[in-house]
Amino acid sequence: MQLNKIPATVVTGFLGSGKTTLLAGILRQVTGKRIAVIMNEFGQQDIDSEVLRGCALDCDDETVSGNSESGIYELANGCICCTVEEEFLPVMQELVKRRDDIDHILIETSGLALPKPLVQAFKWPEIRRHCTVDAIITVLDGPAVADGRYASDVASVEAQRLADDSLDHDPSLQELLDDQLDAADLVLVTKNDLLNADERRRVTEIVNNRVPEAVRTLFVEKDTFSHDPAALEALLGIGAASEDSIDQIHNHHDKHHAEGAHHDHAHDHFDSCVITLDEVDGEALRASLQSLLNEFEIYRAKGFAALPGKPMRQVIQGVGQRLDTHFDRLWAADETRQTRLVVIGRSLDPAQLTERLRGCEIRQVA
Ligand SMILES: Nc1nc2c(ncn2[C@@H]2O[C@H](COP(=O)(O)OP(=O)(O)OP(=O)(O)O)[C@@H](O)[C@H]2O)c(=O)[nH]1
Repeated sequence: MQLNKIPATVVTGFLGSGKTTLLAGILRQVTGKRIAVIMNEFGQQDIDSEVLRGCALDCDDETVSGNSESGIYELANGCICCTVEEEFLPVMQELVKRRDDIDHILIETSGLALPKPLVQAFKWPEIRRHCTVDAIITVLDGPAVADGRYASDVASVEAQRLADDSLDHDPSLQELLDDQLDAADLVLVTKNDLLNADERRRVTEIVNNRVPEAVRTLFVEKDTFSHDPAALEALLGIGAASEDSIDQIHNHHDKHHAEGAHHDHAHDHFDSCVITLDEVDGEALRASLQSLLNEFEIYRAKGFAALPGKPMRQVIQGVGQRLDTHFDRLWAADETRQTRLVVIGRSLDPAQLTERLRGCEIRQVA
């Protein structure tokens, strides 16, 4: 740990891998630390920070430190790696000013962000003087990796292209995974509860092929850290000073630039849309969403549903073809009871998706 510098933990990982769940777990479990949280989403709506705010209400008052009511700063205007100067820097300047009130900074990047440009910002003198990157934690969705959804177990994309021209997964996703893993000081494989021993072995092999031996890999699930406070303490005290070594990481994105190729990174190939509906029939919404997840190239669907007669808000979480729902909090008296979903994927037609989901709305009888 670098004395007198505020440690910042950067949490990166693909869409739906479990970054917000990890942050929520940390905020719930940590005691005696005042934490400022910076969140960045790819979609135009801050679903994650709203989910986290629900959790922050449960946290010790002293844990989440910020100027906003909840202490959570949102960077919503695009992927953090492309808006470092306009979005990230001003928030960091504010946090530096408030440094006497902050013990740790947690940063969740969007699922499509490259961590490198963000970590490089910690080399700028005004940030470097007061903050250091404690660690880059790369979160991997265990079942998705075991399924080979983003990458196979061949280490290099090039070797794989030679071996198999008929890739059934997308090379830009594999490059994103490589770039997020290349930067990792620690790899957390999430959703361990959904993995069997064979799948765990497969994921270990894939990760070991990509990260140096010094980088530890831990398999975790939602409540791992609540059973193990020492592990949580260790998670926030890695002391890697990642900004010192980040320039040495040469990722796919840099390579394409060096080759002079006009190559944008993964988020340029993704669409996101927001769908707003009235109150909906919960079962109908679930069935319609599930069929959309099966039919379209949707990587992520998330948001909130308003169900008639239910005083609580329902959280909708779709990752790949998996759909989960739960109720998180009461609708506030001054809040419009509305259903709001963000969908992220490729070649999406928002009008078509909205039309399909409109059928789930409960028509108000005048
Ligand atoms: N079964 C299981 N589900 C998990 C676990 N961790 C996360 N999830 C679920 O995975 C879904 C996505 O989790 P999030 O934490 O929102 O993922 P994220 O990486 O923040 O997602 P984006 O910010 O949209 O990229 C949610 O439904 C979580 O409840 C886990 O350990 N086990």
